[in-house]
Amino acid sequence: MFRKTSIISTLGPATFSYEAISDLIDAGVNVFRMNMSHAQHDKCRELVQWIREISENKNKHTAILFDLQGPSIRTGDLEAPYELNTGDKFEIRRQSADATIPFSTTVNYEGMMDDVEAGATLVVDNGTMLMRIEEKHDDRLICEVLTPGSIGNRRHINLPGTRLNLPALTEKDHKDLALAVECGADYIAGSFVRDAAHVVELRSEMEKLGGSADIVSKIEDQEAIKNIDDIILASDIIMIARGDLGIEVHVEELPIIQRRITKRCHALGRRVIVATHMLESMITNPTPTRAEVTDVSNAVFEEADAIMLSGETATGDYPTRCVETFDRIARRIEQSGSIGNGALAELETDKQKVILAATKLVDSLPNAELVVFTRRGVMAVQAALLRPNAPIHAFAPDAATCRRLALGRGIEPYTLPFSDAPIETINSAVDYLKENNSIKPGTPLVVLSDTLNKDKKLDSILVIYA
Ligand SMILES: Nc1ncnc2c1ncn2[C@@H]1O[C@H](COP(=O)(O)OP(=O)(O)OP(=O)(O)O)[C@@H](O)[C@H]1O
Ligand SMILES: CC(=O)C(=O)O
Repeated sequence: MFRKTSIISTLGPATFSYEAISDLIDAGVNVFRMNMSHAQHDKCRELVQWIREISENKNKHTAILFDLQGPSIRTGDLEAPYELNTGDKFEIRRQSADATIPFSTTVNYEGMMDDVEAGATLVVDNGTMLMRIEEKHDDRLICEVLTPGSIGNRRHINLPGTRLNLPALTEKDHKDLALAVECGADYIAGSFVRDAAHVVELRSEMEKLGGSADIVSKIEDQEAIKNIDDIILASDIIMIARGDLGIEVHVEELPIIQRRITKRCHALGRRVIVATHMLESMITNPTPTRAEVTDVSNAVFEEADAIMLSGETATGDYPTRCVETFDRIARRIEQSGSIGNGALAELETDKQKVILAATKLVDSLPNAELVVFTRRGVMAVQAALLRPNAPIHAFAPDAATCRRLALGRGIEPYTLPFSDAPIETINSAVDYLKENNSIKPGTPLVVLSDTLNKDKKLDSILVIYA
């Protein structure tokens, strides 16, 4: 049986090769993430071409997620990292200003000096260093280092509780969005999404450029949590981006927030990704800590659609082992049962209720599997959101739809041309599954389809035996 939980892997210098990408796909990656805070455009074009080519050769539907930087503050590039000690002075300056002290870097947000106050605490690099703003000038801030650490290129700065006056989509985001559309991105993620309007703006800008990717909203601060239902409803997928979220809220709130957001996504019918620090120690170690294994297990038990690797595969020493570790944990936990959030789904339409009936039927027949025919992917996603125990084999006429199903719990997507005679399509699908050893002959199959009548779509449920 295939693994239900999808695996997302961030590409970075550790995995910028044809072989590395091929190994990651073999190990089980379903979606590759380009982190636009770091990625160069030409590099992205090359990687996308490699991913498409390798996936086609392997007959896999590996998808691509472009993660926009969003309204976040990053330090500039340095010739070499600074090693900072407690009490050192650190300068953060506008691009146009010259350094006035030895430890100095530029910042990507010119308005930062206007938004902050002296005395405020800066959290640098996902919480690894703390600094206090001592002096505020028009073009620079002088900070005192409160905890020692190393600071490299494009480190992220958080100002917990400070409302930044950055727009939802920055100039850089617009350029990166155009690249994502040019590359045929399957998913586009907005960072620091604060409200539904942000999601609507991102989707409409993407559509103006001709894109049709699924929109992922990254939940990273308190304002997003306040507006969570509206954001979920405006999005296709939610990412619980625990790196920033864990700084913007008290860290002990994080597991509660994760559970709450996962439940709301299940109730409102949207997919959900749990991200960041899942196997952090494997950046330098070949095995995970017991706590990390438990964290990954928890996300799988909570029925996340996908779990994500960031630094582990972007800069880590053991990228493929990390994916193998995710794969092993996910498969084991999926066998042992899960939270049962499918029951929370709030269903409104007749179509949703037909899908519910199919998921209940398939789980009531011993060893049965679900086969879904879906043109745009909606039917398969809705079936997955009801979290049946049975695997979902989803057939779609085009590869782009299949890639948008790469991120959905329990879905295995396949391309298949749909014939005018629906029964022929069903027979071809069953033959394909048998030929590929995806199902055993005789397996009961619950077939969910809306293709039964050419002129008029009828939602139907059939039971057949492979
Ligand atoms: N495309 C890339 N090119 C160069 N370096 C990269 C690239 N992607 C990631 N990295 C490096 O890998 C590190 C870890 O990747 P990750 O996606 O977790 O970024 P992050 O900056 O730590 O976090 P985030 O952007 O999610 O807040 C980055 O800090 C960066 O140094
Ligand atoms: C993924 C990400 O951006 C975060 O966890 O903050």
